[in-house]
Amino acid sequence: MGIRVRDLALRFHRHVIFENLSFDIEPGQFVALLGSSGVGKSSLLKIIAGLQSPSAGSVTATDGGPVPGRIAYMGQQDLLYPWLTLRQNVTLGARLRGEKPDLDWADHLIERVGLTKRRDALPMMLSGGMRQRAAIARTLYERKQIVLMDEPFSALDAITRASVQDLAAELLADATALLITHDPMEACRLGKVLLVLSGGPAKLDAPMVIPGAIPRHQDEPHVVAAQAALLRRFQELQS
Ligand SMILES: Nc1ncnc2c1ncn2[C@@H]1O[C@H](COP(=O)(O)OP(=O)(O)OP(=O)(O)O)[C@@H](O)[C@H]1O
Repeated sequence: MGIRVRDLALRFHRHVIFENLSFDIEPGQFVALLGSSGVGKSSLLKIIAGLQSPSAGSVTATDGGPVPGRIAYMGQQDLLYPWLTLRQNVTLGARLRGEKPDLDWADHLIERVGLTKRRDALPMMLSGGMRQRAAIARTLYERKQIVLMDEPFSALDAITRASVQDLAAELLADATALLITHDPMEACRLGKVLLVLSGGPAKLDAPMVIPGAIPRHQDEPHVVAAQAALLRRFQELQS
């Protein structure tokens, strides 16, 4: 199941963040969304998630169904419940739905994000990067067809970041994923398609398609070339 965005607009009084924004995300595609701070990326993601209303336009699934309810969303704030342990936070969705949590799956994910020793810790006992990894595990726990993530790896050190990126690429291989990032390398390692949002009102560049299976190695020629193209584009936008 993919996502179809049509003629989306977001305005705050006379401040137009974007308008006439239309694009498709194909089923099973991993898309990275980039753009300068304040351009409207998080707002766009929240609108797609159904957490914010657009001023105009529509978001539908390519199978004609609604998007909300079929997505996992990870915002910039980890939103871990302070009174629940890490493991209880990872399985929160199941608890909220009144289902029995799949503890084997939760423990597997907690192990893959390197937090087994912290499984029973409360969020206040975790570092910022650990909390972010817990939020990633909670997002992946859901096994949804559409996954929306807003800078999910921003608080991680380089080595942890690469390993959690690989985990996300592996577990989201069949999902439709939209990931906001400020990191060109991350976008080029994970994105099948890169979307750059720029300007005010913001517009999308023509999508940049990167060949090759993900996660790509940072030394792959496609990655190096795409990263250079992105940096050139960002320099253009600054000048
Ligand atoms: N409730 C609001 N009222 C007025 N303006 C708002 C409101 N919410 C967001 N904005 C404005 O909308 C614009 C887009 O914000 P958004 O958070 O989507 O940007 P972003 O590209 O995700 O930024 P960043 O990369 O820094 O997270 C910003 O200029 C912001 O000030």
